[in-house]
Amino acid sequence: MIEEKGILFILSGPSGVGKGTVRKELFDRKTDLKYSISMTTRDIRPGEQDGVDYFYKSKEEFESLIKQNKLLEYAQFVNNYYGTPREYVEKTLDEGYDVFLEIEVQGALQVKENFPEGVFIFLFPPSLDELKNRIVNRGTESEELILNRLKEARKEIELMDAYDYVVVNDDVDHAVTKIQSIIQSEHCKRERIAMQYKKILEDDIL
Ligand SMILES: Nc1nc2c(ncn2[C@@H]2O[C@H](COP(=O)(O)OP(=O)(O)O)[C@@H](O)[C@H]2O)c(=O)[nH]1
Ligand SMILES: Nc1ncnc2c1ncn2[C@@H]1O[C@H](COP(=O)(O)OP(=O)(O)O)[C@@H](O)[C@H]1O
Repeated sequence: MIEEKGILFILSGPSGVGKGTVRKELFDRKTDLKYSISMTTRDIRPGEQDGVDYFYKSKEEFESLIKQNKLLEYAQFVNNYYGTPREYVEKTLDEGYDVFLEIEVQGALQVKENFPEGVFIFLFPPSLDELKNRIVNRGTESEELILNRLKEARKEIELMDAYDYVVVNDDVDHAVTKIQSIIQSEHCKRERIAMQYKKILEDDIL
């Protein structure tokens, strides 16, 4: 029998491009995907819940998780750690569910080293000007940080070749629909592999 493992999907892209917004809309639509809740050392924001938005950890707790190799990947972002719990991802994939990560670019590249078979989706801004507008309008960053983010974004965009798909986030609905199509098409690819395997078995019997 062919092993029915789930597929790991990774949504990444520069800060402010809309990863969080697109991910929320994707999960608001009906989906069988399992979202991997990240660990972070950043402060909890009003309206957020521990174990729903993130698992909130102290710096010491997070560093201990790193030492124990409990994270599939981690990165420092604006003076805080963010990381993906290894056990949840591996267990959920083994149970046959698809797992969805929404993480920044450095982390995505680490996942690629461990899970080259993952499906890597790069969320792309309609333009750098629009990226700047989104970061400014979000209102969470100072002028200096915004400039840093934009410099980072240029570097991150150069890493786009490591990804399987690019989705332009011009409109949230369109972007989410494209991501749903990617998910479907990856399942069709897998279906083909399963069929080929079955055919080989039949040939053997004959
Ligand atoms: N590497 C990595 N990045 C993460 C993880 N979880 C969230 N992020 C990214 O961390 C960045 C900051 O997230 P957050 O503090 O929620 O702020 P916001 O998304 O910018 O409002 C975003 O780019 C997230 O995609 C994770 O587990 N690993
Ligand atoms: N397609 C879009 N069109 C216009 N604004 C968007 C779109 N997607 C996201 N935004 C806005 O851009 C800002 C950054 O989005 P966010 O999801 O926080 O980005 P990220 O998680 O990539 O840092 C937010 O204010 C969000 O409402």
